[in-house]
Amino acid sequence: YIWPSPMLDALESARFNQDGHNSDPVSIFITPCTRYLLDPDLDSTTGRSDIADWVRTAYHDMATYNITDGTGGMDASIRFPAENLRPENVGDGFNNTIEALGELVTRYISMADSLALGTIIAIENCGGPEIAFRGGRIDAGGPNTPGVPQPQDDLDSHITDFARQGFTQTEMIGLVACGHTFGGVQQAPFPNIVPVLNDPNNTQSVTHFDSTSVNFDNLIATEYISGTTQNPLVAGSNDTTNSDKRIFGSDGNVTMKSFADSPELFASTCANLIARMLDTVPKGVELTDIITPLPVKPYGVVLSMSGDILKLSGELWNMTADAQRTVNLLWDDHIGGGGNVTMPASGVSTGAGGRYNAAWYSFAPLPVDGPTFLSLDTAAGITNMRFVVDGKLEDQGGVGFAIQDGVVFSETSCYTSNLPPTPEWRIDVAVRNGLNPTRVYLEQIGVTDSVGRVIVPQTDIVPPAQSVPLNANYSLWTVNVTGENFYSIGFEVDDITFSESDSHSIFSFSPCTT
Ligand code: HEM
Repeated sequence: YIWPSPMLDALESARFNQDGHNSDPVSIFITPCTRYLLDPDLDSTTGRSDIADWVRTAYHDMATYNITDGTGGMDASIRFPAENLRPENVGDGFNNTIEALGELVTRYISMADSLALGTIIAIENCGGPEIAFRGGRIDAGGPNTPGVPQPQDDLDSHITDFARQGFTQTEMIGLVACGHTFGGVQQAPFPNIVPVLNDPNNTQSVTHFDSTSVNFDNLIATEYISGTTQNPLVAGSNDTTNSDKRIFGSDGNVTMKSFADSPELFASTCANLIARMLDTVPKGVELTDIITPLPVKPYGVVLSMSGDILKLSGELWNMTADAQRTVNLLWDDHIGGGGNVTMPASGVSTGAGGRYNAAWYSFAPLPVDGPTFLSLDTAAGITNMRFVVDGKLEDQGGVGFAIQDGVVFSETSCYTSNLPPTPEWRIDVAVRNGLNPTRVYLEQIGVTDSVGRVIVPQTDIVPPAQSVPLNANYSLWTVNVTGENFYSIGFEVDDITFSESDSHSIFSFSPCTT
């Protein structure tokens, strides 16, 4: 895609920028892979793990899918108590997952996309293959029809359930084996399947599916084929709940034998099946193309007006394992000129279990060296950016990285009262003379609807009756607000809408003097 695209930018960052500089807020929950949200120890002694909860949650969210009428699928309907309190969804892993992966949710990333990302991150970071990720899932407005298979169901009903979800019998064997390479069966919700263990290193008495419950590997298959498996859904004392045994053996062990013989085949089969599981969405939902990283990408670009100066800050992500590159930012302005600065290195990050590395460069000197922004002349402004990385021009095939300086936050914004809970404050917006935006408005950040979906309520900023000059090139539009909310500035010009990446709250404002 051509930058900027706020949604693809956000999905791409969450997907490829997991550890290190500017990293996503959730990989901490699975680093190391033994980690469990509710256990203060890094290496959990509960027998539980977040990675197992996340993968199981995605399957249970998807498992309501009905290929005939296109209902159900990955839409985060599992978050509704009416769905996750059903017998087919016994256990607290779903709520744990929603709590942890909810941290990724923004106006651009739905809970359902976050559940998909969580599954991918868990598998990729804990020994599994790279998995194709598409975004664009839409969160359901209510619970779906029941549809998750249970251990006491017979083989025919499992085959029928997976067919309804869009998977053949062979694919069912694969998908169950891929899921059950992580985690196990807990005693509390399944007292008839597994015993109390009295093990200080497994305080929740989880009998694991294979001997490496936080590693993605084919031991689920090798231990099954060699007859040494402790999998409680294979070797359980009550054959009625030995669903893995019935499923794995349903083709005469052909599929499980092939997985036991080849870790590579197991990994590549799982990469395909898990991607398909995650891409099973309700009819009408259109997913994006597979998200791949741009070689270079601006990040956190912010423009603001400070008196007669237009401040520009931001960073560049450069996909490389070499953090020692020479990187320059070149820009074009409104008056046929531009500028060129050398960008200081600002950090490194990795994603997808170390498969993708990035070095970061700042638009401006780092805090220790001076200001964190570039000062631009307001008449010249900025229209477009290009980058030169070790002598190679990066300009998206000639179009450059377009940037909008038409409507920007003004640092004259201030408060008249900071008394909670209803402080009164004023947001000042600088509008470039001659731009003539159709609309300028506030977008309230951090708001959800009655069923937890992110919404962005807008408040129009009324154009001033008479132009109020802020400086030689910008005029002031102002709006009074009350309360402790966060707002971004949005605007429309020539039917195109823009939203700034920054947001503002009274907490960073000074008292008004005018
Ligand atoms: C017939 C199909 C299936 C049955 C009957 C089944 C049954 C179970 C049961 C009873 C548990 C124990 C849950 C707990 O104690 O919290 C479990 C755990 C798990 N299942 Fe399945 N499962 C099936 C398919 C799948 C699939 C297709 C996946 C994913 C691709 C999956 C992923 C998991 C994971 C990761 C766990 C471990 C959870 C943890 O340790 O917290 N399962 N499954």
